[in-house]
Amino acid sequence: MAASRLFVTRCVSPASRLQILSTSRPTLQISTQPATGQDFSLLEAKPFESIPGPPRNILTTIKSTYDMLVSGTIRKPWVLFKELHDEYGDIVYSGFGSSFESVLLLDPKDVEKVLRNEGKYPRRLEFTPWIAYREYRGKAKGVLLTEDQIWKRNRLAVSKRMLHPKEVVEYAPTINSVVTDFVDRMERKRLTDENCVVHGIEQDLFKYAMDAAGSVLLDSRLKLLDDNLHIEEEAFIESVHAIFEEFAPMMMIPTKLHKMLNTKSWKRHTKAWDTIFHYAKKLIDDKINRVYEELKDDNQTEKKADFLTYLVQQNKISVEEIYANCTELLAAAVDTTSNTTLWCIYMLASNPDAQERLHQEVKKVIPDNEIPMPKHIDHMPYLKSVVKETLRMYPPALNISRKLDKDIELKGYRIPAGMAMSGQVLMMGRDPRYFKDPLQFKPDRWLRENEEIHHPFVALPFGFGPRMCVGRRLAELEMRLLLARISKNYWIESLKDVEPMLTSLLVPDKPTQLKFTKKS
Ligand code: HEM
Repeated sequence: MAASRLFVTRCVSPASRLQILSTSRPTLQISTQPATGQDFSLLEAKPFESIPGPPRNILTTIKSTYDMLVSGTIRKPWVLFKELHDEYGDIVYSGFGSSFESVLLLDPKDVEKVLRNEGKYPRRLEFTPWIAYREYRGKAKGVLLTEDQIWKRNRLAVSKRMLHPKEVVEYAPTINSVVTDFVDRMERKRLTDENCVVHGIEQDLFKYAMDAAGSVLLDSRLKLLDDNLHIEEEAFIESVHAIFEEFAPMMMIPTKLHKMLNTKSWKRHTKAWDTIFHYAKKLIDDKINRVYEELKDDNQTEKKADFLTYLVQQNKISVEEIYANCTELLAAAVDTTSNTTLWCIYMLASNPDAQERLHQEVKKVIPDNEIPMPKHIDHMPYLKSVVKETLRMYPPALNISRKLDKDIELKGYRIPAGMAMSGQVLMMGRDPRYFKDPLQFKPDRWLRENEEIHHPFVALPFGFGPRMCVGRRLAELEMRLLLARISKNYWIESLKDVEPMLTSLLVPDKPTQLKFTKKS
């Protein structure tokens, strides 16, 4: 199966790979004070410089950056991560490129320790290229890119309507209307192909995720899944791909240099963000005008404010921040949810037993004449496990990073405040020490009655704590409603294997060929 090949791909020999990994000396000052007065493990910890890892010097950093960009390893970095952890263990210092200086963590206990010490205002490794764009165009930042108290203010403003389970289930009827459009389009396409393959399902899933997010965030059904041309929306989707594709290469070389030299990546990334902001502004302005019209209308019946109206009424963030947040949420919603849904469909197609089991659950819980709703999904543990298992094998974000404001001890080493630490989400998910048969798709492993025990920090596809993905509940609802509907009506087969590839998110390396047969 495709997944089983993930860790055996080798672009270059192990020996040359290790040369590539030589990195520069960290520039951070090591504090001599432990974070808490009585933290003896920290007092006794070995210095940061002794953390295992490839040699650290500037020449080898330059060489490793160059090799990564040229050899294509940047699209399959797990090959490198595996070799690093095999060679140096569960904690490794790595310094790919200028911005990737980080301590890689493969032990969930260490990940837990970091996340439990993240404090009130958790910080990630900065998304420097995206921040540079905002500064370049003088635009505000939203919850994705802000820090400290400003982040908290933005986060509080957006999270109530996004994360509270009771609030999110109210979006189900709207999302279901997008599911109907998706399935109708799939059926039209399926019937026109002699093998019942739905070509371009990837693009349709992007449209699904965008339409669903647009209807929730901006109260606008974009109707992207009809047969009309949607030039502006397609440009938006292309631009979202572009910002993710350019992200990793831009993190390898200082963004300032990209900007100064006006590199191809800088130009593409800037143009893409311009398109994203321009389109989102149009939608937001349209909605804000409607809000004002409604406020003027005395005959309006009392109805619950939608997400954007709620943001405006709350008055906790500025208008510029409303634009920034809605744009970030819309951009963050498209590729993450659509790719995960695609991997779910692909894994079901490649694992008929799991697919049949899901179908049985759907049949048992959802009456013939009803469409899947949250009340059904509450009784569908297998469906939830299918999504969870897919995210174990194909998490869109390969790792979650944190920078702490105090020193911390991990595995007997002192990590200075401000140093990025990355919990290796993908690598932990595929480590045989933490998961039995890790390369097999086994949704059962997540069921309560199963005896397989997992460390609570070994699978964090949405991150953790106060900085966890703010779109998590919405994404889960979108994926579950669509998968339940497909499983109710179709049997899926995959006619072509695909492999994962990194564009900043984990995506298939080529178009899928998925055959859908209608169930009688
Ligand atoms: C399968 C779908 C998705 C996955 C796997 C995912 C994953 C993640 C991860 C790993 C983070 C970092 C969390 C951390 O550092 O602890 C994150 C942050 C974020 N996500 Fe998602 N995401 C998904 C869908 C969405 C959707 C649908 C939206 C918007 C509606 C969204 C908006 C955001 C935002 C705004 C942040 C930054 C939150 C903050 O910094 O406070 N995501 N996501």
